[in-house]
Amino acid sequence: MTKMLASVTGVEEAEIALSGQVDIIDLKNPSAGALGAAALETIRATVVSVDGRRPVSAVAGDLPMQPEVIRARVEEIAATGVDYVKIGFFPSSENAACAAALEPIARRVKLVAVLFADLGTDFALLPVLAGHGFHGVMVDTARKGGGRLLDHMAVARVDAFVAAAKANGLMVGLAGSLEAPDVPRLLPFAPDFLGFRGALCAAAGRTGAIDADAVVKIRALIPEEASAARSAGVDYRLLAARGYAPGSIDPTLGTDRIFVRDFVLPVEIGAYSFEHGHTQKVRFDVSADVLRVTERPEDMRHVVSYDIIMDGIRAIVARGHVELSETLAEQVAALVLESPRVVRVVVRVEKLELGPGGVGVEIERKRADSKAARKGPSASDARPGRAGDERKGALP
Ligand SMILES: O=C[C@H](O)COP(=O)(O)O
Repeated sequence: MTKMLASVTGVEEAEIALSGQVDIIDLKNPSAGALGAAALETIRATVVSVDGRRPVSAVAGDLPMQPEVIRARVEEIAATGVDYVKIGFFPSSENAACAAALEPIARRVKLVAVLFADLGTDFALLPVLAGHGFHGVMVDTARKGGGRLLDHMAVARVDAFVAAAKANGLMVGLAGSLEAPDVPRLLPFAPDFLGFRGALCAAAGRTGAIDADAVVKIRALIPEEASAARSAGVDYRLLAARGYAPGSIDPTLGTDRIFVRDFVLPVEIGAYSFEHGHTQKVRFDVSADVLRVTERPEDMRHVVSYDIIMDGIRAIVARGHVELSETLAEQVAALVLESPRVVRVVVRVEKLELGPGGVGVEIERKRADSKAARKGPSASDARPGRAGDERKGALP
């Protein structure tokens, strides 16, 4: 299950976050920078006021990477009674020493290291953190206003980061000026939580006050059904991608067609030996017929995002060499059909460097039973490979 973390300034904003069903209350002073710490008395008062209704975390502040300075500060924050302390790990040769200095505290309180996408994320730190008893790790952005997480970290790297953190037994979170359209893009990677501040504030931005409506809107984008899916042992990624399918869809609404056109990427592809060991340009054109859920689409809950198609293609391509255009086209079609609202997809894969013009393949795949999609997701629909099996019976 992916949880929602909201950074708040104190008791008042914590109550707004609680009313909006936020999962983790995170104390921070946004006016003091990306990791500005709230005052100790504010943290204490919020812990008392939240009173166990949700876990509470607090950031340690924008600290120099000096083991003794960080240890002393984290000790103070841990003493406030928070469940988690978030500690910024800015690039430094002292990172391992700082993690080691915190090991005694990690036995008493859950420590979460914060890495920064815009400063460079060092995957080698993950086993070090795990070895010193850290509970989790997250990636955020240090320069607020300087771009969103995905501006600094390619989706394939986000995927790898989440996987590496989990492989080290660490809880993993993603944050960094996330906006509503980022949510469906990041959920398929199955992070343990997504963190927000700016997107929860009204027009004033992240240093303004949290807005109750904005909290509710973001909360609605993070499906709570995923908890049941994970405990049932099904493929979480599929259900997460399906989070935008409501329980029932009015069949009279019909379908819309979303598309990605002229999406060109360098791809390691080809069956000839001269095509191995390097990339060539490949153009992807994808269109998908998507069941409509409302006559008045207003927010991300009502759409299947074309970002998911582009992110998925990037992730597939990042896996390495593919022999055939047909294989690539099938993989992309399968990915798009993971969304239960997609009833038909057309994928064209075109190699651009082999001839005077493009060469490639276009395939059309349909969901075998579009009525199943209209009923919404179920655990049995989400078994890995199931979508592909269904499609085999549906080839035109
Ligand atoms: O821990 C999460 C951060 O507070 C996210 O803040 P932001 O959404 O303004 O980047």
